[in-house]
Amino acid sequence: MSLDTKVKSRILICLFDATADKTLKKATTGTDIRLPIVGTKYKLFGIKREDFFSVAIQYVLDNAPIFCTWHGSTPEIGIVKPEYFEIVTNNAVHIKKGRLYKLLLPWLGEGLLTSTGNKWHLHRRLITPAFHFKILESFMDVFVEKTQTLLTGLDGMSTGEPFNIYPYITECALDVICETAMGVPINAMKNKENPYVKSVYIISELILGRFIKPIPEFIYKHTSQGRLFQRTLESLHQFSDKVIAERKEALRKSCKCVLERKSEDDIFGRKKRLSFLDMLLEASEDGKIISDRELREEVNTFMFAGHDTTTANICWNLFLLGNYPEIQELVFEEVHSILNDKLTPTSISELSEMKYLECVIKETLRLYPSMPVIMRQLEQEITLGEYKIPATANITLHIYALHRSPEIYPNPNKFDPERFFPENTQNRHPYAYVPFSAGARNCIGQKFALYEEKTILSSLINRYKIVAIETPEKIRMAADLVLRPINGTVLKLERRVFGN
Ligand code: HEM
Repeated sequence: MSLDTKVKSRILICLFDATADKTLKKATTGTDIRLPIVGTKYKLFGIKREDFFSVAIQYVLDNAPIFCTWHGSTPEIGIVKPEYFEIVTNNAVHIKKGRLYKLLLPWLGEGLLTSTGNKWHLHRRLITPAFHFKILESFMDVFVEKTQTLLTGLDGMSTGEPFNIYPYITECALDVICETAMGVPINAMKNKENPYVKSVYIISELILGRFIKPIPEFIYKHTSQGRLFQRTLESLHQFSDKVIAERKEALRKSCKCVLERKSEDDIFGRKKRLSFLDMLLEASEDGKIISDRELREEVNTFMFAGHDTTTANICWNLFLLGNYPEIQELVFEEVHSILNDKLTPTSISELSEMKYLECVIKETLRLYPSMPVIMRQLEQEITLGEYKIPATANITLHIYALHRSPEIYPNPNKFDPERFFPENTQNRHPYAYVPFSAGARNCIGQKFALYEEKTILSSLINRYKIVAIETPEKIRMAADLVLRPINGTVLKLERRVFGN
């Protein structure tokens, strides 16, 4: 049978036709029975939260590289193969996000992460310059200042006793993103009771709760959780609206200052650094191009996409380095030779010299990608291998499982930063490593994340010896909004003897 005939015979266009449906299931998921309303998702019912990720990932690995599950009557095609990732992500048509993102809509609205079509195209074009190298360079002093505050807090914990570092890194990442995205210092590290920070925690936790236990909206809004969600949402929106109004006013005044030939260095009472919001305000042309509501959506999107992902990755790095002391020593030697007796790096050129640390970060993102799964809603029929996938399907891109494919990464569970030495990456498929996704909808903040993470990690390694308590074999993970360790990142820190 020619491939073409095979494609036609397994035609997934007819997914709603019972015969073709059976063919698909046989070909892809064996004997899963599909029930009305729940589809095949009943297989996940009753699994405890702490076991959910490992059960789901085993299912994905067993059925790779392509399989079909059903969310109600909607087919969800799971893929775990670089060639399939390329077909889906390297296609300007398939930019619409899948069903998973719906729960984020009340908070993020149609910001860059969740929007589609013309709106996404316009906003991506307007926001891209805000991630220019020069702008990121101007954020370096924020990264350094927040890292120094973090170290001050951690010095008190470097007693050799185990503690969970996750909340410390979360607060630091929140401080970084608030100041760079909104231009507002919220001092999460110093003021643990900050209402905005608390609201971000609460809303993330509530959204997560709904990911795990889907409750229809008309019921949820009458529950105590639903009411808390609504109150928290209002307070987050009020905060963002207030910041936007204040920055607008400041921008208006600063224009006057420039007209009056006051120093540009003094804009907003500090050095020339502009936040993402300031840049968007300039691009918005007084609401003609971007409305206030859209500004809020983008600010909230940065807050969400820019702190949880980096926190998780920094903590996974610390966890792995704490498990592999010889790799940690190599990082320390590199960092120490670049910084000499300095506490933290202070320039992007120093960060760029940290080549081995970069391989460590990349390998950590391979093993523990902050977003282990992403989803697209197809806009047109596509062909993946021998299957035709109908335009009605959702595609689930299993980044975590892809990164652990033994045929791409021999001994895939081993932490080995050398996999990312230039000579070892040459023959790898370009879509075999996609922690930031790929194609037009890749992560706009990836360079920002790398600079922030290198600043924080190099400073921590420079100051402390890290010992992890849990091991990669035993650690339990949850793919909440991001992939995180269920019991936090429990470490021991010992101050290094030299300098500082
Ligand atoms: C280690 C850190 C990070 C990781 C692993 C990561 C990963 C990703 C991934 C996988 C996507 C694609 C999502 C999808 O297709 O549904 C994405 C999109 C996005 N990320 Fe990141 N991200 C990180 C840090 C950041 C930071 C620091 C920011 C902002 C400062 C950011 C802002 C965004 C935005 C706005 C999008 C949507 C882009 C678009 O659709 O045009 N991310 N990120």
